[in-house]
Amino acid sequence: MSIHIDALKGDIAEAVLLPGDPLRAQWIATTFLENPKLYNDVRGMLGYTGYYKGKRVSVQGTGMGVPSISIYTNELIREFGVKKLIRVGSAGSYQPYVKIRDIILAMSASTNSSINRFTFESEDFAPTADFNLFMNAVNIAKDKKIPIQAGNILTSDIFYHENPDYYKKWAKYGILCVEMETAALYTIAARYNVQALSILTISDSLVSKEKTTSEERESTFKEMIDIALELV
Ligand SMILES: O=P(O)(O)O[C@H]1O[C@H](CO)[C@@H](O)[C@H]1O
Ligand SMILES: O=c1cc[nH]c(=O)[nH]1
Repeated sequence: MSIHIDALKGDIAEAVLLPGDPLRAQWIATTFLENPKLYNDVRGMLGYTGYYKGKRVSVQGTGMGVPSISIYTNELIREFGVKKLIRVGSAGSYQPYVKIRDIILAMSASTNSSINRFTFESEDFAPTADFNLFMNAVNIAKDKKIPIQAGNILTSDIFYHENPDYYKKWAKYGILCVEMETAALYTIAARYNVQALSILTISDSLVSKEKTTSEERESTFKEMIDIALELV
């Protein structure tokens, strides 16, 4: 057991899907996994282990933001031996050609979070997806005929920015979308030499101001989860 995960060593699979929302973890486990077993409900941050096509897989809610996902990924890797971490999250579009419901593979994550400034002082670390996970995800999406886009994203510490044009400086440099965890996930995975990839579904657009309904989110999340589970 670790501070935030009330499980025994062995309760958690080597591959873990990581949604921000713990109820999405419950939905994934009960909808897609065979024989799902709840292993954690500390702070309501639900974690389940079950089977997908005969392979053991876990799904753990991470909460929102860099500090929260950093706690769960540190504990999953260091205390439970997790080797493959696949975030399945929502994101806001920064580009006119990135539409709501689109699926994005985050090749890298720029950030306005200061986490890496503490570690690297005034130097910059580039948080990057695992190449093999990334390539496998591209091929799985192709086989399933699920359209994807891939590129650099922004991991932001701020959801409600005071300046509505804040996104434009990032958009100018090709950033596809914004979410709140991937830079930390990729950095921690690099530190412990394990694999990580973020797969994101666009839930709203900072450009067009459109938003998905919760029903639409569920149906498009299904495609993202299909890709993530095949990666296991
Ligand atoms: O849908 P999830 O995985 O929570 O991801 C996105 O949604 C939350 C903000 O609403 C942040 O956690 C952001 O990264
Ligand atoms: O962090 C996020 C997630 C979804 N949509 C946003 O605008 N921001």
